[in-house]
Amino acid sequence: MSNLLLTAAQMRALEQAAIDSGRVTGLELMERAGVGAVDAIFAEWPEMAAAPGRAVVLCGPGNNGGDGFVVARVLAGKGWDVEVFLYGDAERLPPDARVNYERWCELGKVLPLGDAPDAIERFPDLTIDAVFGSGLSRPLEASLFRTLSCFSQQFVVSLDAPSGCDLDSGRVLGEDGQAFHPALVIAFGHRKVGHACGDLERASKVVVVDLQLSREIAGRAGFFAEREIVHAVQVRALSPIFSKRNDGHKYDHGHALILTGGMGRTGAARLAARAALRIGAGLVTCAAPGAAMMECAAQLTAVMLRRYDNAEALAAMLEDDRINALCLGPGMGVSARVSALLDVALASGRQVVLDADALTVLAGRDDPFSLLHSKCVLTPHGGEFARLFPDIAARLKAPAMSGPAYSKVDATRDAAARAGCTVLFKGPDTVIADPNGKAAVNSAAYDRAAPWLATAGSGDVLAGIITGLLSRGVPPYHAASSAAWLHLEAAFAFGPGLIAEDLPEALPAVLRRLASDQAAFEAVTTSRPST
Ligand SMILES: NC(=O)C1=CN([C@@H]2O[C@H](COP(=O)(O)OP(=O)(O)OC[C@H]3O[C@@H](n4cnc5c(N)ncnc54)[C@H](OP(=O)(O)O)[C@@H]3O)[C@@H](O)[C@H]2O)[C@@H](O)CC1
Ligand SMILES: Nc1ncnc2c1ncn2[C@@H]1O[C@H](COP(=O)(O)OP(=O)(O)O)[C@@H](O)[C@H]1O
Ligand SMILES: [K+]
Repeated sequence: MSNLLLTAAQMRALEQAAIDSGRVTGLELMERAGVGAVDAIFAEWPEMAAAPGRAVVLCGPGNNGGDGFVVARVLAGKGWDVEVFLYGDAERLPPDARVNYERWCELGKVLPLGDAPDAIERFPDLTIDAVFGSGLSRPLEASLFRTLSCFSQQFVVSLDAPSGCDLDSGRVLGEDGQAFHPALVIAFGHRKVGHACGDLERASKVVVVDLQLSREIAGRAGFFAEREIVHAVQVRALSPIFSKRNDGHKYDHGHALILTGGMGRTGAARLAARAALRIGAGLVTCAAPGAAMMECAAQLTAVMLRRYDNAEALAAMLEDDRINALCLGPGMGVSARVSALLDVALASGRQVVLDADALTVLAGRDDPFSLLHSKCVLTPHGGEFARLFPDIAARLKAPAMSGPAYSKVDATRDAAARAGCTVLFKGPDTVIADPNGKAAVNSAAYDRAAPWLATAGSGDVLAGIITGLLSRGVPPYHAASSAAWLHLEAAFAFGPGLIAEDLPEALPAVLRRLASDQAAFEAVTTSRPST
């Protein structure tokens, strides 16, 4: 499956390109969507394929409604008892939807959507939400929302989007943004940005129906400008991150320096250091103030330890140019001393990860971004993001009243452009962006949900993984996005009950699996005859 996440406009452009090429008509695409949706439903619930039941199909005034009429016809053809309801006026349906409306009318009735709640008394086995998809332009009318909500205890399948949810942002349009939660969302052609981030109910699942448009992308290099593309993060087995040269020396894999807080506050930095080492940094040093040296010494083995008491000591340490990546923030506290350390770290021109307290210190400055440069990575959670970028956070938090709505991807892109460096905005939907608009989402939702990652210290581990990758020479945007993926995979490798200490220890299993995927890939490519 492609790891592109499209906007609604990009999806329309792809569909239009396919139609303009003459290879397919809009009507054929709608047929593929409807037939594919029924296949996807039966794949999800095989018992439905085995025994036809009762279905309610709720259709809207656009092409999403057209898909609904196709689904109704296909289900009826398989022996289902289908009731169809329409929101709006059949006379005003767009042409392809109108054709499918008429085809359905040869098989059954179409009643106004307001009558749909009565159908619940006939106990439908399946409800299809085909009211709005990518064309949602404004909030749902309250009565429409109430009607849809009546079905929320049933098996509801939403075509393309849960109606009311904006596919560019994953946000529910409206003042209160009340969501309606289907059991399954069937995305047509590609996952959209809104399937990976925003308010989408994490318990539902998204599956993709292939509309066979990949040739439209493959055949047109540069179909979308690079800065407009959003990817779902997917670390490939073949990434150079995961191998070390046979003849390499530890210094060939970089030296990461992690600054700790004072006595009793060194745990966060030690977690980050352990993660940096596990991800393959050749050397990792924790630098601690004098009062915290004993505490660190009692805890650290493979991670080295140096003392620093002030910004001058850090500057002296950085005369060693083998130290090529720094991490500041975890457990450091918010003080003038930390601010001075920040200045030294940023002035050194080294790769720097700024997390936690370092972000808060930065946010307190009159000009937070003046010293940042392209080798920096900022890793804010929601609170830190709002302190650093208050106007952007306010825009993201304000109710979304029209589509396409401002998304977490837009917000992270704007933040990265302002900061002039890579920004990783944490959460169940972690978004990574660079100053040129490159963006990716690492979504911990649906089959990748990992709520046990919301545990104290897991963000420190993430900062450590990024620092380790930077020290190994991975560029900032790729280090941040790969780290987000690895962090989540480590959570899966450990499973429930996870605490932050487990994450670095779970990384070897993730790397082993990637290495075996790589071996499998190489076996396939070397045995494939060249053409
Ligand atoms: N293109 C293709 O070839 C293919 C497309 N496919 C399918 O088409 C879907 C996109 O279709 P679409 O563009 O017609 O948009 P859709 O979501 O049906 O709604 C638009 C209508 O709703 C109206 N409306 C909007 N918000 C409203 C509100 N709150 N309350 C009331 N009305 C509201 C809006 O009115 P307007 O904003 O213009 O006033 C307009 O009339 C896509 O998701 C996929 O399912 C697949 O079949 C594959 C092939
Ligand atoms: N519900 C969730 N599902 C998946 N990941 C989550 C969830 N909540 C938080 N995370 C991830 O857990 C980490 C928490 O980091 P952070 O908020 O900085 O916590 P801490 O400072 O305690 O380490 C981030 O990587 C974030 O993306
Ligand atoms: K829908």
